[in-house]
Amino acid sequence: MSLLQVIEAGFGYERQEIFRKLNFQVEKGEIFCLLGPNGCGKTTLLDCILGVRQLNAGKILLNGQDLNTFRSGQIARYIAYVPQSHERTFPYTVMDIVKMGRAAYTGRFSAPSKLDKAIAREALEMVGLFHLRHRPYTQLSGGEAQLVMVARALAQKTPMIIMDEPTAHLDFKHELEVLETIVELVGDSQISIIMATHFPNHSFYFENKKLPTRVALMHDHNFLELGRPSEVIAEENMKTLYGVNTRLISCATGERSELKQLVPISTIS
Ligand SMILES: Nc1ncnc2c1ncn2[C@@H]1O[C@H](COP(=O)(O)OP(=O)(O)OP(=O)(O)O)[C@@H](O)[C@H]1O
Repeated sequence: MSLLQVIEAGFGYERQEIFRKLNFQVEKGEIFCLLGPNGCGKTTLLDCILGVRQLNAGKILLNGQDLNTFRSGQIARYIAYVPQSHERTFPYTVMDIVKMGRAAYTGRFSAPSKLDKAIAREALEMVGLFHLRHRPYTQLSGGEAQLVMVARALAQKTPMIIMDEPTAHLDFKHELEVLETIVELVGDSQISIIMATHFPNHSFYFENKKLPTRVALMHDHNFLELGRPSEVIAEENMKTLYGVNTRLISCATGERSELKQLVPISTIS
């Protein structure tokens, strides 16, 4: 049984249809990348999977159970969420924010146990920010704050993590660190990741690490294609999806290891 099954799913806002008759599933230990231009509906689809928005048609099964039958808060035991951006209104410490990932188990107003604290500590260590644990979250840079969101999701200890453009604010090194953390998680713990991203090369990175990776190209209210990165991230598809001319190149990263990369050349007017 797949961890997540999306069946004939449709959603629209009052004046705009976003997607219709979407079908896909996500397996345990798989990375599922969602690619598509601004406004095509990636965040909306993620919101439907998180139970934040209700489908207009079709259904979503989480661990075989219809998402509509989950009690409030129960989804948080299966899916953790790393948002695109996070309002930083209150000066909670970094450690407090990460401990909030444990709320699915402790209840929102109960004190975290010793185990919860240890899990939060381990999550912060994994993203390399343990040294910032006492800092107010409001004082972090955009990139540091994003990594804290990743740590909070890790602390939630769910079989699936949904990430909405997790590297959006990150510098060159931190971007790679998030990708490495994902590789570690999927490889060691068999966590499943659904990730909306604007970077087709991220999926090549995961494929190069030999992780089960699939990419869905969101276009025209459905998927233009769904498959392995090397099958789907093709120059012709990038023209249709983004209106951009690209070249696919490949560079050696070691003996018998090649990393494919998509290079943008020009926009199509
Ligand atoms: N609450 C809302 N009410 C009405 N329309 C909305 C709402 N939220 C988003 N939209 C519209 O739905 C469309 C899809 O938005 P969504 O945020 O899902 O796209 P996206 O693919 O995640 O975009 P981006 O890559 O820019 O983050 C957009 O046209 C957006 O303006």
